[in-house]
Amino acid sequence: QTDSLKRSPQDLVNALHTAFGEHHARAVHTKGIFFEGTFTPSGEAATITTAKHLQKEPSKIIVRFSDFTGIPDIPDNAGPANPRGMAIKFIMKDGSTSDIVGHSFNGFPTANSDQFRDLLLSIAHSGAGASKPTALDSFLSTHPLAKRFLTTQKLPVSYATVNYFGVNAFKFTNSKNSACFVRYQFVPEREELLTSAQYEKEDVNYLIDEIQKRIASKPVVFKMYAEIATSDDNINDPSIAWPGSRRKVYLGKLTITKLADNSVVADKALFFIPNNVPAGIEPADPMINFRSAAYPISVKERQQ
Ligand code: HEM
Repeated sequence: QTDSLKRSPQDLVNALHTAFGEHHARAVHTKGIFFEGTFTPSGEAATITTAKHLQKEPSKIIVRFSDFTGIPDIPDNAGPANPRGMAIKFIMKDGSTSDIVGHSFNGFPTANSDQFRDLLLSIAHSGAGASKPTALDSFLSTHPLAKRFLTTQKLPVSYATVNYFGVNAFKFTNSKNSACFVRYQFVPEREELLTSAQYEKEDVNYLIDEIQKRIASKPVVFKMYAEIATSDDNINDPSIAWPGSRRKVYLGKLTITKLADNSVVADKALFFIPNNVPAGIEPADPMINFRSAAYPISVKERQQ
């Protein structure tokens, strides 16, 4: 599938800028806030992977929550601020790291990066004043899953009260050399959502403010699962969610305990790369390596 793709990671970063502006910050999921905590493995992951951070020893974690789009001051209560992002860096005892970059929707708007570029450019050409039907209207009329992505997002009470999904499939291998394909899921203690009317009345920084208050009084906890594919599931197309009935292996618990140093310098330096994984885990969906070539371009730009 990747061989037939025409657009490069640089083309995708450029398309993000065309849609959201160029500002030498993250090209997308620009507005965000990060925290520190601990990941405690459940012990069950050893049945499906040898990945060292998922065995017995706890890891330190850095977790960055964010709003969608590359607009640095997007109101938290704007429609396009969905889905929310959750990026996690596991820092193991030996100093090695592994990253997961997920969001609050079970799926991606498009099957591959070329189509994602088309979507971004159609957004760019459909701003105020564009004549109807806009480029975005036309794109959505031929891409029903992108339409569902843009129109059926959950409106969270808090970054801590919504489910997050890894979306792209990884291959897990255990000590017996037996392999399976998985997608990550992160389940909050309680899902709490707003109605559209409540959402519109929220403050422009309601999520950023709420999560800081919440974590100052008590840790935020998510359970992390691996959703296991069957032979019926498409490993290479992140726009198609796997059926909810798939087996889920409980990998462990994220306990987010305190605000990190969110200085401009620390935010510039912090980044997550989707294919930063230890032995026992490999990228399966080709979008993972594509993303992992695009993210460093944006990281480099924000150092300038
Ligand atoms: C072809 C597909 C994709 C492209 C080209 C792309 C591109 C990017 C780029 C350039 C960044 C900025 C990285 C940085 O500056 O540190 C980014 C960040 C991000 N992306 Fe993607 N992305 C893609 C798919 C996805 C998918 C499938 C998800 C969710 C599962 C996702 C969620 C995020 C999140 C949450 C961030 C913010 C990470 C942070 O907090 O530092 N992206 N993406």
